[in-house]
Amino acid sequence: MAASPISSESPKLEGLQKHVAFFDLNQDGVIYPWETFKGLRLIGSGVLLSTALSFFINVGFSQSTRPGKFPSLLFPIEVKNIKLAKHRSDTGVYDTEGRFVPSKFEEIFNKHANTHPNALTYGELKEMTKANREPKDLTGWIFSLVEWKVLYKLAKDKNDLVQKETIRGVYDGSLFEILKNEHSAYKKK
Ligand code: HEM
Ligand SMILES: [Ca+2]
Repeated sequence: MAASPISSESPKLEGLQKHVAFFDLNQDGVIYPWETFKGLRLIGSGVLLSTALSFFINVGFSQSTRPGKFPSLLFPIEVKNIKLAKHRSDTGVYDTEGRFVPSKFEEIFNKHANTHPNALTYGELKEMTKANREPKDLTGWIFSLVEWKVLYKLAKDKNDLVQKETIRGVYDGSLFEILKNEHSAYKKK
């Protein structure tokens, strides 16, 4: 039987692997910077932001996902090892094994959704990243800030809120398929 392809729908993938599977465009288990770039373009990110992010993500995460391997200037990210790219100053919704932790997900809204119970405003998102900031962790905090700011830019609703269901879709990877479909429908108009 042929090996089953890696995709965000595969039940065998843990949460964080599902988060990144969308960007492995040819589904060979490795994400190169040009795949990150193309994936970002597909979900509606502009050329400049996609260029900056693909550099930032692949340079930042490549080596930690390739333990024991010689660094590669092609900056590949290995999907199966993505949990090793976890940084500090995050929400803790992915545990150290990259699994989704429902109670931590709920905690985001219990602690920070002060204006709407099921959504976050820009100010609340910023406040959350500040609250999650750990001492002496500039790098992790910057990664978190960028993750949440980009999410806001690409996925806020018409009232400038990031809905709880949108955030759930970040963690299980389904948001990227939705954004891709929305973006291709928008382009056809
Ligand atoms: C538009 C695209 C993307 C957005 C909006 C995004 C956003 C996010 C958000 C909001 C989190 C949760 C952070 C937290 O729980 O505090 C996250 C986690 C993460 N993302 Fe992304 N992401 C994107 C693409 C990618 C790509 C392409 C990769 C790598 C190939 C990646 C790797 C990670 C990793 C490793 C984490 C875990 C961080 C941790 O828990 O320490 N993301 N991302
Ligand atoms: Ca690939």
